Amino acid sequence: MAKVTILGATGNVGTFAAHTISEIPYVSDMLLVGRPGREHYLAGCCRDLSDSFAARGTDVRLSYSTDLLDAEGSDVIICTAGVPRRADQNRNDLAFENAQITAKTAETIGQCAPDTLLFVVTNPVDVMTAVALKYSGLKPRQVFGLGTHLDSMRLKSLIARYFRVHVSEVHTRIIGEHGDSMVPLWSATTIGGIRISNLPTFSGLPAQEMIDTVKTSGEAIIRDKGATVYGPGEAIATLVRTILGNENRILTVSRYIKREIHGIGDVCIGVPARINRDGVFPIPLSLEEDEIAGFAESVEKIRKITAEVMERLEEAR
Ligand SMILES: NC(=O)c1ccc[n+]([C@@H]2O[C@H](COP(=O)([O-])OP(=O)(O)OC[C@H]3O[C@@H](n4cnc5c(N)ncnc54)[C@H](O)[C@@H]3O)[C@@H](O)[C@H]2O)c1
Ligand SMILES: O=C(O)C[C@H](O)C(=O)O
Repeated sequence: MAKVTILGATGNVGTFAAHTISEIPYVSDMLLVGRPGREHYLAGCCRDLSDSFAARGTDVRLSYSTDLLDAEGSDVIICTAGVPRRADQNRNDLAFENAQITAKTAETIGQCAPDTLLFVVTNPVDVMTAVALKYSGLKPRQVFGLGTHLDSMRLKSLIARYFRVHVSEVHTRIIGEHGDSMVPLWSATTIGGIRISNLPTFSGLPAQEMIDTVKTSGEAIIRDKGATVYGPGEAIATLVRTILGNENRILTVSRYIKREIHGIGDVCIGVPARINRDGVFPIPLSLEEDEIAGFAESVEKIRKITAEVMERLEEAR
């Protein structure tokens, strides 16, 4: 059985993630961590969630704290702490502000929970994963971000609708930045195990329109309802279930890569990875020419932003 800790637990994503994670059968303890001053809100969240556990028949020990040191002994720590963007902002606009929060948090986690897996959700997620890796001092297999998993799910849903098939029949991936330079892997997209390009209706597929929709999904949802919650919350639970169930599923998450993909790397970015109780392990891949070029561009973009953020963090210390 496992202890899961959620940071930023008073926020939109943190609160809903607590609900989705509580459904995972391997979770015995859940700790909600918020900022000092938010004790009443945290207590209210715990009571409300406990009611839902009773109604559902879930047996999870739930507690809250404003002291991150209580995360000691966690198997997985999920970091949703930080500012979200407004609809008129790019995720990268949040980089330095959230890096300061993530660096401080990661340092404490490295000291109090050296064996944990640290799961970063805070945006820009690829850059925050690099910050968390550096400042926690944890091993690369222990630190990962939500990356392009949610983007891959968004594309999967659009493809299922276009081909009028059940969403579970579609396998697809987006790699690279969780942002404008993301790269869809049409070469790795199948329906019912059949490569998508071998299907008769493939020629009419509005591929560019679909990827543009995925790129602007977060922004559109934020404009309409203020925050993306259900998509990220379920995506977070999928990853936690994969870890705690030692499932060895291949999901597309942000992870430090050296040069596993066509020699491109030295950055934290969305890549397919095998995920189990020991952490996250990137899968070496063979891509098509245009996919390699797109990925290389995305890596360069994230490497530059990451380097700038790291430099500013060091200056600010
Ligand atoms: N990677 C993804 O796919 C994805 C999806 C959704 C949201 N996000 C990101 O997750 C983060 C949280 O989003 P949200 O909608 O829940 O935001 P929110 O404003 O509802 O919640 C933010 C949480 O962070 C905490 N927080 C803010 N500043 C802090 C600080 N200085 N120190 C400690 N804690 C602090 C708040 O108290 C709150 O609990 C944002 O950065 C958002 O962009 C990422
Ligand atoms: O778009 C955002 O800012 C939130 C998140 O990254 C998302 O894609 O839902």
